[in-house]
Amino acid sequence: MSLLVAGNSTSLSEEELDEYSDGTVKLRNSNIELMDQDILYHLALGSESHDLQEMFGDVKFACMGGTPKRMENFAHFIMNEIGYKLPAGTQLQDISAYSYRYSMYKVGPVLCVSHGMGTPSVSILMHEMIKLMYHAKCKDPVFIRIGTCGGIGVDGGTVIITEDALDGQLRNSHEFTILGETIHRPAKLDKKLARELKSLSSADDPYDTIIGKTLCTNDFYEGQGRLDGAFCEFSENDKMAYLEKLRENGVVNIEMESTIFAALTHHAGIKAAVVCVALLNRLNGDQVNAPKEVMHEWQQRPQILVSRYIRKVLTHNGQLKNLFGHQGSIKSPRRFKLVQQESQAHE
Ligand SMILES: O=P(O)(O)O[C@@H]1C[C@H](O)[C@@H](CO)O1
Ligand SMILES: O=c1cc[nH]c(=O)[nH]1
Repeated sequence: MSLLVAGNSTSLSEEELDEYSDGTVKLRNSNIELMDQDILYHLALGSESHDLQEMFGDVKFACMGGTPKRMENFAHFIMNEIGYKLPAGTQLQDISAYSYRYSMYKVGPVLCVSHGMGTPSVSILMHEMIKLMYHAKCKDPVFIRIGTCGGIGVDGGTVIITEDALDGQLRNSHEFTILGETIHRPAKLDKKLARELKSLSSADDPYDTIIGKTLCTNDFYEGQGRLDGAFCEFSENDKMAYLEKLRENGVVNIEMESTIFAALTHHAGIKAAVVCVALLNRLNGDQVNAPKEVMHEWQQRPQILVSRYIRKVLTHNGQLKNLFGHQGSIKSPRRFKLVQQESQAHE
């Protein structure tokens, strides 16, 4: 359930809990209701120009990841996984194409959206995605980031589910500067959802899926202790000591979006998870140098896990059958490859 109220109040009375128990996303910003229209500029959508409830009211899962291509691939993959059929003669369209910022694909109850790199890009998207959920009156939407990362002591190809998102100073919060003031919001993800995702990994998967802490940085190079940026004013020993310190604190991966993603979803009362694949083990180096095809296959791994979760929820709700007329079948990673090839052949 989403526990959100207009204005700034954070604690809910019994009556408010009843009032808000319908699962729809409420905004903590009373200004929005007073506006004639709300333009979701970076999504190329608006509350007056589009019937957002009609277009998005059935959304249950908003899956986000860095690149437009990854999210387009995921849209094709999940379409097959849930047996969703597009109307005859139609194909998936990038709903936000004319924003020239983010890409968005809708496959029944699943939205697949690119978020770009780093906090500012994700922050803008999250504001507009949360408002989209509100305008569309979506019930209990779940947000999942499907990303890539650097591993700490784990092999490339390992799938990592974030337990806690930590900032550069190992705080489980995200720092905002608002009107010149610094505030922190807890970077909390849904622990139950993380465990559920972990339970959907299979002993037959030819790779490990683990849960651990994720460090979120504002930079890929110096910010992640790399020696190979345009600048580097620390030694290899300093770098290794830092990575070891991270490891001692339970950090298993480093990426650039988890704290803002966790902080804004938590502030909005939206259940969220972060699932990334490691592209390298940072204890062994800095360069991302795995072959392209290998990295392509690795990036499918978080998508496979998330698709198992989506299928499980839809099956549990009886929605796979009701929405799409048949149950579909659980596909293996091999099948995923074929689906990807089919979708690429259509590009
Ligand atoms: O979702 P992606 O793969 O974009 O996440 C990580 C963090 C940065 O955005 C980017 C750096 O290569 O990859
Ligand atoms: O090392 C890495 C790899 C992917 N993404 C990151 O942020 N860091």
